[in-house]
Amino acid sequence: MAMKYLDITGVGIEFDTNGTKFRALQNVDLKMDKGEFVSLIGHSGCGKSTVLNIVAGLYNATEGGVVLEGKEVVEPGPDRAVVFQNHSLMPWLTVYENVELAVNQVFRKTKSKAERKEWIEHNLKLVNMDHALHKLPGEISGGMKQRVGIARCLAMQPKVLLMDEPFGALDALTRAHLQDSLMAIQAELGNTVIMITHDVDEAVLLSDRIVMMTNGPAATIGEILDVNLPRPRDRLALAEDPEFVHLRQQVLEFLYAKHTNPAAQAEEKAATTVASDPIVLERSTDQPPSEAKTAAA
Ligand SMILES: Nc1ncnc2c1ncn2[C@@H]1O[C@H](COP(=O)(O)OP(=O)(O)OP(=O)(O)O)[C@@H](O)[C@H]1O
Repeated sequence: MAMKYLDITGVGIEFDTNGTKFRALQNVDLKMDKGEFVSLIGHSGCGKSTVLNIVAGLYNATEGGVVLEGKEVVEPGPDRAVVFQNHSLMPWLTVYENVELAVNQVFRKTKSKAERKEWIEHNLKLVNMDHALHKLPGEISGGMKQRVGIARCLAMQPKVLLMDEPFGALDALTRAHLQDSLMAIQAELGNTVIMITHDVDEAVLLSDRIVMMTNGPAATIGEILDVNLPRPRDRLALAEDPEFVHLRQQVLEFLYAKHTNPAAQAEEKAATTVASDPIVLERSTDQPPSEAKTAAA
């Protein structure tokens, strides 16, 4: 079978924490084309960041592996840039210098100083931050910092842009602006993107495919939803588009009917256990559990 641009095959990972083994992922298979935008969605703790970290080369899979454009991923590299939820800019460097740091890392040998300057300014313009080149991160808003973080990653011209809840910490309006910017940038540059999100509307709006993960342990891909909505996409028009509404409904159904939130389930179970299990309630501190059970019976 021909290899795809990004090929994640049979990936599993087992963590060893102080001698206790924990299987986080099992049999994760995902093949992506160049220029595709894929979202990963699933309940908290299912393993989305772990998948991203494996593609980034920060974690090594226990089984299976990742191949990017024919080359196996074994360590982090500039061909895979990560945008985190919290921008992670260097606070003592200006907006310009933060992007410069990444650009120098990748292009010091191939671009002249003047070309690098032009490239840094071009990428900051893409995210509408060219008006604040000489500001420090402490002097700009959260949304602006996130824009600079995205510019920094775009400026590295990575083969794959990995985004871990990039807009999760932002207010709804700023998030909407940044989603629109990201769609425009992706239309222009054709980036290949994997984005983690907890936001169902965001997943449908931005993605070509939505990868829905089952709950852990041993989490895997439960279903993959194709999003064939024509581009460019307009959030206002889509809000009432029957196809958009249908896709949204399918994701919600996966998350809340087929694979209920494990934390909510545990809470529910604890509540029912307390209410219906007099053994626990009636157990006295000087009786071992088995005797308490007999007494209660
Ligand atoms: N380095 C690690 N060592 C041990 N366990 C880990 C490690 N990284 C992740 N895990 C465990 O693997 C599981 C998946 O974690 P992960 O952070 O990938 O989930 P997630 O879906 O990204 O969660 P969230 O949506 O809350 O960010 C969790 O049970 C987590 O505790």
